[in-house]
Amino acid sequence: MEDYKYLFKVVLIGNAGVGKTCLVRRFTQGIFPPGQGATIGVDFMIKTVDIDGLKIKLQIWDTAGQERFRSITQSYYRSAHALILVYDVSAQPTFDCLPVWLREVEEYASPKVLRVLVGNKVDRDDREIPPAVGEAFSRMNNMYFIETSAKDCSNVDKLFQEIARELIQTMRNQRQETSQARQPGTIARTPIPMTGPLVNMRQLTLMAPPKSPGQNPTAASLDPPVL
Ligand SMILES: Nc1nc2c(ncn2[C@@H]2O[C@H](COP(=O)(O)OP(=O)(O)OP(=O)(O)O)[C@@H](O)[C@H]2O)c(=O)[nH]1
Repeated sequence: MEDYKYLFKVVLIGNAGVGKTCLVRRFTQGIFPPGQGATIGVDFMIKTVDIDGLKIKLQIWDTAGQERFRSITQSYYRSAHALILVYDVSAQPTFDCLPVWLREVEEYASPKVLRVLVGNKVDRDDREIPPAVGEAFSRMNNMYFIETSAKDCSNVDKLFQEIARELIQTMRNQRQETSQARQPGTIARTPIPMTGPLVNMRQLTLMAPPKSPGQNPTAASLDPPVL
């Protein structure tokens, strides 16, 4: 049996053609596939990563961006620990659709899911969405934010590793809360189910995240992407 400490489910969503499949394949297989065809329905890949000596298995679900698959793909939101919402920094319409995607997330995903906004294709020289615009959107919607390129590898490993790191931290916080609730003299609270999504959302910005007392250091450890 494969040895791992945690298994986390990560689901990628976003318009057709923004590069979801390429991000997954870059991360899991280290390639940028030539002539990548559109995803039909849902596909998934697995990669085990080492985070500070812990083996973490990431089950990564790549969903089709095309509207006609929407009812299939929505059914995968519910069990996600993290949702990655991808747009293409060189295609304004993919950014304009983000509110529609977020409404779906509100409707179908757990309110505790870790939500990450990704601006992909930063290698292109015809950018239409400045980093600050993506960042402002993520701030307004309480999401992490990072820019990537599946083509030249920028920030791809970092995206998935930091998601794993954040999910581990949330798992630890959850365990701590549960054990504190069991201490004599404390009021027991209903524990959050271990199988469900686990994360309180925090903000990652392109700039250094604001430091406030008690802020989780793992959130701050996501450095700004190099643009
Ligand atoms: N320049 C550049 N092109 C990219 C990048 N990522 C993906 N592409 C290209 O964008 C196109 C679409 O990529 P996919 O990964 O299939 O997009 P998708 O979001 O999975 O699309 P659907 O499966 O239809 O939802 C392909 O032609 C890729 O080669 C990137 O980082 N940079």
